[in-house]
Amino acid sequence: MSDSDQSTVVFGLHLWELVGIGVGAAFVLLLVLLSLLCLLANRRRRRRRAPAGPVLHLATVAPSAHPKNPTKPPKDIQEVPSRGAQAPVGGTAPKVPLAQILQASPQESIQIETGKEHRITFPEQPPPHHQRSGGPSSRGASGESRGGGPEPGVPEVSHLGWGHWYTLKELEAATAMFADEKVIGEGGYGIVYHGILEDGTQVAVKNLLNNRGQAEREFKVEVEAIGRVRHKNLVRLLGYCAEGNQRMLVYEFVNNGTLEQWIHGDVGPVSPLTWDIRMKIILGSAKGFNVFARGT
Ligand SMILES: Nc1ncnc2c1ncn2[C@@H]1O[C@H](COP(=O)(O)OP(=O)(O)OP(=O)(O)O)[C@@H](O)[C@H]1O
Repeated sequence: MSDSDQSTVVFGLHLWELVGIGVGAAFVLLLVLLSLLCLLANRRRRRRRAPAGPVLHLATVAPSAHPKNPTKPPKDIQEVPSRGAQAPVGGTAPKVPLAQILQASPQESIQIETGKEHRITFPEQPPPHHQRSGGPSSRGASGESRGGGPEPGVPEVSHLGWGHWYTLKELEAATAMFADEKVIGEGGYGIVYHGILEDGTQVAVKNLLNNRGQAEREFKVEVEAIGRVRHKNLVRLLGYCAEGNQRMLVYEFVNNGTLEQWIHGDVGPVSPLTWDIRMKIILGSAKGFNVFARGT
């Protein structure tokens, strides 16, 4: 009889049986440890990803969460700190440099590399009201400056200081106090109002909803990304309003109807959209998305 066949003192088991049980137990322990490690790593990764993730444009909000009255700010938008703010002329709240707003909650900030080459932007077409009027709004955001115009058709980008600061008062006046009759649409992130600025410029004012900090994120995404892109296929973001809890985006007003109306709307018995035109729309949209995705 060999040594391994002899029973040991432990439970009267053979040595080889004890070794087998030991190896098996060690293996199970190893598996448990590995799965615990994986679980921890996953959790850490998820926690790291969550705050910086860009906002998906698929979010839906219950109608009750749509505050049409901007004078009653939703609760969970962070107040813009007013450190170093200048008192606006005709405005209702101190102005804060845009970059400061964008950095107000660092854990949520979305960093987009602008690089060294980027320029301050200027309108290709007649300058918008704030550069003509010289009124209160012309003192808008920090970083706004003048210079050589862009080459036609070439998208341009700006520093984060880009943007024209509209006061809440200006936007209230433009939209008849955000009247229901001025509502032109509603997206996942806010209600869009038609507005006419003091100088007659038509604008679309998006009053961002505040749904668990969504307004803050949407504001950052739009101002940092869309605000610095110019392309004929992208609606232009003219500026923004950030007073207290309010976050609004001001776009050029586009009066061509929506693509959905053109494709599915009542356009008569024969659609004016030939396949040739449809192809051009598809290509134009793709080019716009491409510019937006590249951010250049
Ligand atoms: N610049 C604009 N000029 C004219 N109408 C606009 C303008 N911007 C938005 N609208 C109208 O407001 C509606 C809502 O726009 P909004 O950008 O909030 O949402 P969306 O693009 O439809 O979707 P999402 O919620 O994903 O952003 C649009 O469908 C359009 O009818």
